[in-house]
Amino acid sequence: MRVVVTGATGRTGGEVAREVAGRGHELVPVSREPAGTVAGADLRPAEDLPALLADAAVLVDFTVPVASVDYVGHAAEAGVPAVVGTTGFDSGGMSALDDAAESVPLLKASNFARGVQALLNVVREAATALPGYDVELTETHHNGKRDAPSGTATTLLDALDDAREESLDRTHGREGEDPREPGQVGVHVRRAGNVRGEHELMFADNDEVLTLTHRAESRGVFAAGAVDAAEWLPGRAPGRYEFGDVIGDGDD
Ligand SMILES: NC(=O)C1=CN([C@@H]2O[C@H](COP(=O)(O)OP(=O)(O)OC[C@H]3O[C@@H](n4cnc5c(N)ncnc54)[C@H](OP(=O)(O)O)[C@@H]3O)[C@@H](O)[C@H]2O)C=CC1
Ligand SMILES: O=C(O)C1=N[C@H](C(=O)O)C[C@H](O)C1
Repeated sequence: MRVVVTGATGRTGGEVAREVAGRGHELVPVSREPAGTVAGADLRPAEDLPALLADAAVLVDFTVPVASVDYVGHAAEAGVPAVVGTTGFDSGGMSALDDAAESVPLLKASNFARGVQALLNVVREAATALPGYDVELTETHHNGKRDAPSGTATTLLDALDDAREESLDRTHGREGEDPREPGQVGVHVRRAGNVRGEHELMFADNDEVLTLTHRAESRGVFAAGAVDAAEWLPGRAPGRYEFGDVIGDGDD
């Protein structure tokens, strides 16, 4: 099938492009400044996206929110399903994705690693089994990451809130006279080197500590999940989908 990849010159989009080509699909890699090839396919200009989408089975986007909203809008106009891996959307960006999902199937996931789907389930279970335990989340990513906290961190915190049936106060770091208050969840962000992505949740109380950690060791894990989603999505009804729908599990 013909797969259009936006952000194909990027760290993750490049990996997705290689996965698409490696599975024998027709790859159409897109860039704002097309020069050269990705995974053996010529880069195509982003301004030509409407035409490039004409015969496409699916769009896969790993870019930045402003570009993603634009690219997904073109996919919706062309009637092409969209897989969105981009993170960091504000509420306006999220509603633009909702608008697009009225006319095409749209699957957005903050993390396409299967281990993160399992982690989400375990976090829900721990949150329920350990009511009142303090929770702190730490995420670590490479020094080129733009958004903070990560999309995955936000998804994990949402799962925690759902399981606890309360909206914990997300406290981003601490400084000075700043003791922990009831109802807080600490959120800590590290950016260093080329760390692919690590998320740790710590539950602590009652003289005990439980830590749950997921670490991606290559971007191939995100690419494989995103292309699994791209193969699953065409032919579905318009609407929003999650990666859990692809692997028959949980949510985003
Ligand atoms: N859901 C998941 O599993 C994962 C999600 N991500 C998310 O994917 C996104 C991309 O991450 P990453 O690959 O590291 O990013 P990169 O910076 O490496 O790549 C982003 C690409 O976006 C394109 N782009 C289009 N418009 C813009 C713009 N206005 N400003 C900057 N770049 C633009 C660029 O391509 P060009 O200039 O050629 O157009 C660039 O190559 C992030 O939101 C990240 O959080 C990352 C890994 C896994
Ligand atoms: O930017 C990244 O690299 C990653 N972004 C995603 C996020 O924001 O959660 C997923 C993964 O952790 C890698």
